[in-house]
Amino acid sequence: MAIINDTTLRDGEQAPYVAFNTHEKLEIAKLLHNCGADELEVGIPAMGIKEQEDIKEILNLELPLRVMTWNRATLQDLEASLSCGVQAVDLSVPVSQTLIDVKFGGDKEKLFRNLEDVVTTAKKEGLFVCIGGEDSSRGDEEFLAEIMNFGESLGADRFRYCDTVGILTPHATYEKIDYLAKHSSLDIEMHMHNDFGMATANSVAGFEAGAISANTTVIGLGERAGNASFEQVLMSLKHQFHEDREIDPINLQTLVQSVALAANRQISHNRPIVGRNIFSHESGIHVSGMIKSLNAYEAFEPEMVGLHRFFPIGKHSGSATINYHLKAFGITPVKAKVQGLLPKVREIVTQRKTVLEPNELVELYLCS
Ligand SMILES: CC(=O)SCCNC(=O)CCNC(=O)[C@H](O)C(C)(C)COP(=O)(O)OP(=O)(O)OC[C@H]1O[C@@H](n2cnc3c(N)ncnc32)[C@H](O)[C@@H]1OP(=O)(O)O
Ligand SMILES: O=C(O)CCC(=O)C(=O)O
Repeated sequence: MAIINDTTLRDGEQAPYVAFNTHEKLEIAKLLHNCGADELEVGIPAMGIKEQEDIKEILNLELPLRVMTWNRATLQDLEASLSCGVQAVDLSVPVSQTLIDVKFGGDKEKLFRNLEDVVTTAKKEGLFVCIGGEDSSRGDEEFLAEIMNFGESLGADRFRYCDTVGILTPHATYEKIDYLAKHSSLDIEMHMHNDFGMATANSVAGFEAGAISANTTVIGLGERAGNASFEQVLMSLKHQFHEDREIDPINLQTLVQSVALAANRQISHNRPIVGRNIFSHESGIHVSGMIKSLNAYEAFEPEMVGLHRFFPIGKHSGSATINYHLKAFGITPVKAKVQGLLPKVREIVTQRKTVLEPNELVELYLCS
């Protein structure tokens, strides 16, 4: 089974204009556990006392999963994490020339020295260590493999491959992860950003190429356009990779709504997995098919994610939709009358830009 390491409480909260309070963080952590997250990245202890107190409260929940903190690869940041009592850390280093220049004045040796110091210390403390390869996708693969092998020799447990500025395509992701998986035996975690809308697809491509884990955030919250979405990766693992995962639809809806509320974000109606209209079939041909077989135009059932199916009466409806709604009112539709109704429905809906309610349809039918 792949590992979902959810970072809603770290990278998710880094989304612009988002700030969670302690109560919200605790609720989100519990709901993520209920919804099947395997690991949680819950914050950045270097941010100070309040962040550290929140992390301790999350640890006090004693959720049966790995709780991790994010750190720059410095002893100071690691010290802050140790003071929280976490058992797992992500220790981040810039790995592209661009960010090595920005952060270390171009000094690659500093990267190796920092890693040696922090990984060795963290392992002495008995921690699970993930090396965060910031900006991996703009880094050179041979250099990345060298860092991974160096990290592994120090006892690191995982390497986080970061598409920090979200530039990869799924095919490029596959090729890069495939290369690294063949040149290092360190486990790989995907950390994909959504600047071109490919974060989830790239995470999935990473799994296909041999990554064992992916960072996610609920509703794809995160820096700029966000991260791979928790609910999309979760459903992909269950339905596309056929993993044996229990998904509780009520908890999933509660999680998504809670994060949206805490982040002050709207969930778009067509958002994959959780958008309220993703099971609303308006096109006549689709409804005609759905009435014959519920498999016709759905990838999975709405109940699996706590949503409902609708056949709205709109501009693209056909007679199957009209018949469906009239029958629900006990009316036996007359074919010619229904055909005559369709242009009227289109005209009304186009003019007022709202679909017809079933009772409005009945009234129109009876008056026609
Ligand atoms: C790609 C990512 O998402 S990385 C995670 C980014 N997340 C955040 O920044 C959110 C939380 N951040 C914060 O609260 C603050 O930035 C803090 C507490 C971490 C640091 O605050 P400050 O000490 O005031 O530093 P400031 O934010 O201005 O700059 C960051 C410093 O860290 C350095 N740095 C950045 N990454 C690394 C790294 N991986 N290893 C070592 N140093 C690093 C920068 O070069 C800069 O150093 P400088 O001050 O010598 O120029
Ligand atoms: O280095 C890491 O662990 C993750 C950093 C990050 O959030 C990113 O590169 O987008």
